[in-house]
Amino acid sequence: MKTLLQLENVEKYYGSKNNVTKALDKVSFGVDKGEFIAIMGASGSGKTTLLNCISTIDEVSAGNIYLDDINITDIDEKDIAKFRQKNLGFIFQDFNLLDTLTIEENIGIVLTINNLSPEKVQPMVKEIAAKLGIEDILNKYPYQVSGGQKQRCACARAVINKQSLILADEPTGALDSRSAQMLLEVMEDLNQSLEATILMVTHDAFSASYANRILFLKDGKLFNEIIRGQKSRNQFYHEILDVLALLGGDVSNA
Ligand SMILES: Nc1ncnc2c1ncn2[C@@H]1O[C@H](COP(=O)(O)OP(=O)(O)OP(=O)(O)O)[C@@H](O)[C@H]1O
Repeated sequence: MKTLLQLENVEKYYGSKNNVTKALDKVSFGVDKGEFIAIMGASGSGKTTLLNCISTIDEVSAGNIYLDDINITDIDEKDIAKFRQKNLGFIFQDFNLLDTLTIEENIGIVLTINNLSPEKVQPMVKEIAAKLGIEDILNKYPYQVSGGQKQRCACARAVINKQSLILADEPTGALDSRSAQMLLEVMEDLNQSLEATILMVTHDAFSASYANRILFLKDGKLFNEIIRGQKSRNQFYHEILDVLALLGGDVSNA
């Protein structure tokens, strides 16, 4: 499998000389195209910092991050927004849909802001909406649809431009357990049927059990890695709980 994302000795420091926090400490790992990876670790272990560095929202202090062989730590400030739109899809906890746009417009926004004509955008939106079972609500506004439908809209938006990497930060954090399971099933489907590569930060062992591989961070360092392989999701879930027990800290076992 081709390596899509490669981190080499990534370091991130916050603060200045007398008050430095080392949020990431020589973190190195690779992600193959088509993998579904979860990042776990206690509060303050560096998960969000890692995601922010990969998503170019934050700059690394040292080290390199390659996406499809492009060193994203070298991208010029003026080209960053374009890079994100083209290559990265985001699924946030609160979905970040724009209230004044319809579901159809929300899904197609990345294409529209890149000046793709409505004639081209519409069939692309319809295709992904049909795949996610939300083709009936395309003319509605976010306030007119259910939480589950909003999730699907956010997922559709994250993959419509065939973005090479989907980044999800605690996507199930604000959901009840039924909605969380539905979202995870959609993400699993995007991973399996569209071969979307997903990197998801989560506190939650149940959510993480949907991934193929889990990286555990402790104090900004990679602590451990486990692979699902042929294990059932339930077996994997229990393996995750074992690692979390070893890790200690305040990682939730919800
Ligand atoms: N902007 C910042 N300025 C200073 N320190 C920061 C900043 N952002 C994060 N940190 C520190 O960096 C470390 C890693 O934080 P980070 O938010 O990445 O952890 P996390 O694993 O995502 O935590 P949580 O699960 O609570 O969201 C922590 O010690 C945190 O206090």
